[in-house]
Amino acid sequence: MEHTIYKYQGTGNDFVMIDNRQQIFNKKDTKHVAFLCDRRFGIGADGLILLENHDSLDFKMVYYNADGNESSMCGNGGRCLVAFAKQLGVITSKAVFEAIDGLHHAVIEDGIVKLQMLDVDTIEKHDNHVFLNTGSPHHVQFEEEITKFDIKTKGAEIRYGAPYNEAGTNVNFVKKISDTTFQVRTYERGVEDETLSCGTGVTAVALAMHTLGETTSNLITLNVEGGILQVSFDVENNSYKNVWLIGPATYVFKALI
Ligand SMILES: N[C@@H](CCC[C@H](N)C(=O)O)C(=O)O
Repeated sequence: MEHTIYKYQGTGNDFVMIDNRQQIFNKKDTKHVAFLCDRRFGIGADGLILLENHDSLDFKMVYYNADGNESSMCGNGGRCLVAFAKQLGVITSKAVFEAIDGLHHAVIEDGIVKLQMLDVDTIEKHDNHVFLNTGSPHHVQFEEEITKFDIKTKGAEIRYGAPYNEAGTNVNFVKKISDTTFQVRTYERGVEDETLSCGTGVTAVALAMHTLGETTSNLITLNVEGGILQVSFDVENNSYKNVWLIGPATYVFKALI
């Protein structure tokens, strides 16, 4: 069956978007999702997102990784979906929607989408890394030589290694630039490669850096390969609340496939 697909990107994390309010998309066809995301045989994307109706909220988000499997929360995808909902006329400037990790509030203004992320109250500090869940699981570790580091090889070793094993994790390598700015490169589970940006990843990095005392600011700038994102948050009783991921979400093209 033919679909109208829309392509969006958020700091280079790119997505195929489909308006599935009429339930036209076969959600069980993993191979078709992987084909649409394939950069040589399909459209090419880090993930595919369905916009669906919701009984009481503005819409529902269903997210698949490029490997075709439905996965946990995608922060950049959520921001792009808000821009897509605006393009479809589903929302104007504010949204409340449901994703796999719960309810999200969002605001869109001049192409910048602010997306409220999950509250985080558990952050594991290990000898050489931090692990936390910001809607998706994230391993965070420092890497001074971040520019020439082999993210794909080193990221895959951590993603498939103990304690994560097959279920895996996303892996973020971080370099401190200043008290409020960090450079991040991310290996993404389900893409099984480096992506140019990861929204739940930079959120994890911002909270990890604050927890480790690398910053005292509650507004962090994250330089990623595809641009710049910001994360703001409040800290209450060792818990991170009112966490917002902020950055551009851009329409690329529309096609019939
Ligand atoms: N690109 C995403 C993260 C998507 C989910 C991830 N690949 C996983 O399966 O855990 C983001 O922007 O957060």
